[in-house]
Amino acid sequence: MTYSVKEIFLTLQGEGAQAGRPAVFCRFSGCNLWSGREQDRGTAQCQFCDTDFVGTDGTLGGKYKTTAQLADLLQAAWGGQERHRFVVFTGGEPLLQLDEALIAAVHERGFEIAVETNGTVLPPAGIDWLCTSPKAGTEWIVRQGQELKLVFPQAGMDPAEFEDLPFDEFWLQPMDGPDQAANTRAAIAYCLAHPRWRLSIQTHKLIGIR
Ligand SMILES: C[S@@+](CC[C@H](N)C(=O)[O-])C[C@H]1O[C@@H](n2cnc3c(N)ncnc32)[C@H](O)[C@@H]1O
Ligand SMILES: Nc1nc2[nH]cc(C(=O)O)c2c(=O)[nH]1
Ligand code: SF4
Ligand SMILES: [Mg+2]
Repeated sequence: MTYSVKEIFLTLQGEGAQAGRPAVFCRFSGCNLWSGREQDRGTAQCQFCDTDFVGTDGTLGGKYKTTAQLADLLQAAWGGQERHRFVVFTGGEPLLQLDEALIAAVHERGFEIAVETNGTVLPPAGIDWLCTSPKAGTEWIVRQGQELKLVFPQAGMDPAEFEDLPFDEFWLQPMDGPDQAANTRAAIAYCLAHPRWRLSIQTHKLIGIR
C-alpha cells in the first residue's frame, strides 16, 4: 500500500484529553467529506474544516511505498527519546489509509498511537487512543472509543445524542471560523449546564505552534 502524506511534524497535541502532550503528527492527504478545494466547501458534507490536507507538499510529505519507510520517518521526526513516544494520525481522514501493517510497524518502534477521525470509516485493530469527531448529517459509525470530540455548535447536532455512548471522555470544541468567539461562549455555557462535557480549546492556535 502506498501512503499519501501531506506532512509530518513534531509538536504538542493541541486539543482534547491529550492536550499538551508531545506528539509526532502524521497528516494523511485526502478526506471523504470534502475535496479540500475552497470552491467545493459550500457543497461538502463537512464545511468548517480548518486544515489543508490536499497533496503531499508539506514538511516531510510524500508518497511512501512501504510501511517501514513511513514508520522510520515518524521515528526520525520524534528524535532520540526512547520513552513516551506518541504519534497522532490525522488528516484529512486518516482511516482511509491507516492499516494494521502501519500500526504494527509504529508499535514496533515503541509508539503509542492516537487517531483523529470523522467516524465514518471503521478503524483497524490496535489503535491506542481513538478520538472521533462526528459531523452533522454524515453516517457516523465509530460509536465507541476513548474520546468523543464534538465541534460545537453544528446545526442539527445536539450533544445530548452522544453522551450515553461508550466513550471515556466527552469534549466540546468551539468551531473556529468567523464566529469563533461566540462559539466559544456557547460551548462554555453548554459545559456549565451539562457537566458531562469538557471544553477543548485548540491550544496550538493560541500559542502559535503547528
Ligand atoms: C482536521 S480534522 C482531521 C481528522 C478527521 N478528518 C476529523 O474530522 O476528525 C482534526 C480535528 O479538527 C477538528 N476541526 C476541524 N475543523 C475545525 C474547526 N473549524 N474548528 C474546530 N475544530 C475543527 C475536527 O473535528 C477534528 O476533531
Ligand atoms: N498541535 C496540533 N494539535 C492538533 N490536534 C489535532 C490536530 C489536527 O489537525 O488533527 C492538530 C494540529 O494540527 N496541531
Ligand atoms: S472530516 Fe475532518 S479533515 Fe475532513 S473536511 Fe471535515 S474536519 Fe476536515
Ligand atoms: Mg488541526
